[in-house]
Amino acid sequence: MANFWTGPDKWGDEYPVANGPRQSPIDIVPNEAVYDSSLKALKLSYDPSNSKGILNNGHSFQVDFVDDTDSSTLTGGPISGTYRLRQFHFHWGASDDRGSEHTVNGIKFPCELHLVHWNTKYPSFGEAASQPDGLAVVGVFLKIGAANPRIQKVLDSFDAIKTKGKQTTFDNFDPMTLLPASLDYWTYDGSLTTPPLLESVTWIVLKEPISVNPAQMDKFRSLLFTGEGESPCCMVDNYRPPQPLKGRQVRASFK
Ligand SMILES: NS(=O)(=O)/N=C1/NCCS1
Ligand SMILES: [Zn+2]
Repeated sequence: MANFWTGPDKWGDEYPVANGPRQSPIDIVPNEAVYDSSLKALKLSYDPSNSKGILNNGHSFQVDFVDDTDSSTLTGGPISGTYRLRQFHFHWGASDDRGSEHTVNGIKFPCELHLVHWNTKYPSFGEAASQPDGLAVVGVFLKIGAANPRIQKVLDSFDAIKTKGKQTTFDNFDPMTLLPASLDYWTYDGSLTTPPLLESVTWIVLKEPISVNPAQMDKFRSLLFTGEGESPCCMVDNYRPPQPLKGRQVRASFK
């Protein structure tokens, strides 16, 4: 069965919002971003004991978190109130020349991490996902460089979740360890980058990438879109390309 990544151009047939006014990702042009001195510093406070499991969902893999209390939250930055961490996942390419969803001056990174948070002014993630201020996703670029020991625990779980639908426990992981030294960011109003493409995301894209080495990047490509017993299809190129800005402003938290 062709995975849904074979057709981002066709998503508009089933999800008309695909051609909406605040779609993601976008190409970030730093020289056109507006420095906003009123933007606060990001405050990320995660409890490692909230990590639950890791799942191959057939289009990426995600690490899910317990989100029934305010023990793993995002506050500050461009948002008001408290957003709870729900999950994190990645997007990557078949080769190192592509894979990220956001681009910078048209440059693609080999991979992009998304930390997904939902606004606790709403009763649940599902309800928040349908609201214009419902979600906040922190995006982190991955570049090829030195090996990253902090991502290794994620990669080491891949043998247990190779095929679609497989999951395994993933205890005591602190996603803070995946973040770069600087929390400088760009921010804009956007959407989910996967169907249903809901226009409910405040995007917070960090300027500084983290690194992985080539062998670690290749490990991502060892996952499969397909389920056990199906003819195998490597999980690669699971990224949506940049979408029209449609007049939106991108703000920068830094000069
Ligand atoms: N890539 S993304 O983070 O915009 N997409 C998502 N779909 C469901 C939760 S997050
Ligand atoms: Zn994503």
